[in-house]
Amino acid sequence: MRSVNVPLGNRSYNILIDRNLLKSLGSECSKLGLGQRCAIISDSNVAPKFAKTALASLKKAGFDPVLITFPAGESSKSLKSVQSCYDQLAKHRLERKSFIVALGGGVVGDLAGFVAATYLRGIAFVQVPTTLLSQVDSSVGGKVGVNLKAGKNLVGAFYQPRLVLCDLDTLNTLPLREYRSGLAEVIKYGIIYDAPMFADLERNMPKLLKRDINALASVIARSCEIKADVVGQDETESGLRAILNFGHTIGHGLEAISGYGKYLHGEAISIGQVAAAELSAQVLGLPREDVDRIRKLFKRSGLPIKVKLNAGQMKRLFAAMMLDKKVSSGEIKFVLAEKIGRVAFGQKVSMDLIPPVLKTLS
Ligand SMILES: NC(=O)c1ccc[n+]([C@@H]2O[C@H](COP(=O)([O-])OP(=O)(O)OC[C@H]3O[C@@H](n4cnc5c(N)ncnc54)[C@H](O)[C@@H]3O)[C@@H](O)[C@H]2O)c1
Ligand SMILES: O=C(O)C(=O)C[C@@H](O)[C@H](O)[C@H](O)COP(=O)(O)O
Ligand SMILES: [Zn+2]
Repeated sequence: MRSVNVPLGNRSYNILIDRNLLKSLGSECSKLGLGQRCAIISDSNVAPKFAKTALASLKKAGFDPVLITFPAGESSKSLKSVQSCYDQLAKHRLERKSFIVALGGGVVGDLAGFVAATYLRGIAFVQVPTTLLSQVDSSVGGKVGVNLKAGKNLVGAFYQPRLVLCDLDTLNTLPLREYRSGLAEVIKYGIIYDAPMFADLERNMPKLLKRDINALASVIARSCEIKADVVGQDETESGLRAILNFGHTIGHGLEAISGYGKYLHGEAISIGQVAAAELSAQVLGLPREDVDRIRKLFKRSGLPIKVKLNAGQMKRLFAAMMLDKKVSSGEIKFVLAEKIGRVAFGQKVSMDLIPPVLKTLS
């Protein structure tokens, strides 16, 4: 078993990474000093696959779990779903010492985490991520929340889980498109923090695409180490944490203007990161060779790197980008790369540069 600690003083927690871990959910939760009553929050794809094992494990360890599900998909990451979860938690009489288990991908984790952060003014929660994206990124670091029509993640909180349990075996049933989506966040870590990791990904992409278990375990652990290191230094994004947002200003904008239906998160930020790389070349002199390596790695992962927007869509994209949380005094602050492995945050960029940059992706 691999274990990564997220260092946040008395709110520190571990990320456990191994095969066949779901069976240990109950025994791991027993170590946390939580109440007996708990709710698994999951979605309509994940619950039929994994809820039975999770419920049995919790019961065996003496917990009293109930299961709450909602329809799978990004459109469920909404205030409407939050309300429905609150109603069901009240119906099942969860108490202050009760806890929530988020069983699923990033949509489940972000939504269930927000519900945990706010129900009874906050009850404990445990993340059990079942997608690659959620194992390498969304289950770690405590950003929880939901979307508004106007923009991604506009309502939320910073609220840390008590434990993250990544069962590698759950990834076996993940559809290929979803798996690739997770690779976009993995590649991000190489670009923002770890040039040798980026080079390893270039070498090992064929193995990763075959879901080779050793390659996967290493990549998940390294991604979690990087995220834990960044979050440990800047939990609430007063500065450094913004680097985790590389490629997200344009990526989130694309998700919002397409009504959260066209692109998966990883697909949108694949395009966003290629655009950010092109922008970095112009603003920070990111070497052309690095831009090309970035483009090529996303492409080899099977992720989209092209986008074509008409004038109306470009206008809507700009409006969505202005709702980015990195906007300050009406100006978007970008995360840009100086070279692979090193980025700078808080970069002012003239909006005039965006349409020509997106043109290079058409
Ligand atoms: N909080 C954060 O720090 C953070 C970081 C990155 C992304 N996010 C958010 O995460 C969300 C994307 O997460 P995601 O990519 O996990 O999407 P998701 O939760 O929608 O899961 C993807 C799809 O796979 C299904 N699924 C999940 N696990 C499965 C499994 N093991 N087998 C078969 N099917 C399975 C789901 O039902 C869903 O249909 C976005 O909303 C994004 O904004 C949050
Ligand atoms: O954890 C972070 O910080 C991130 O930015 C991780 C991102 O991959 C993730 O998509 C996050 O949800 C974006 O947050 P937001 O603050 O830009 O909404
Ligand atoms: Zn992301």
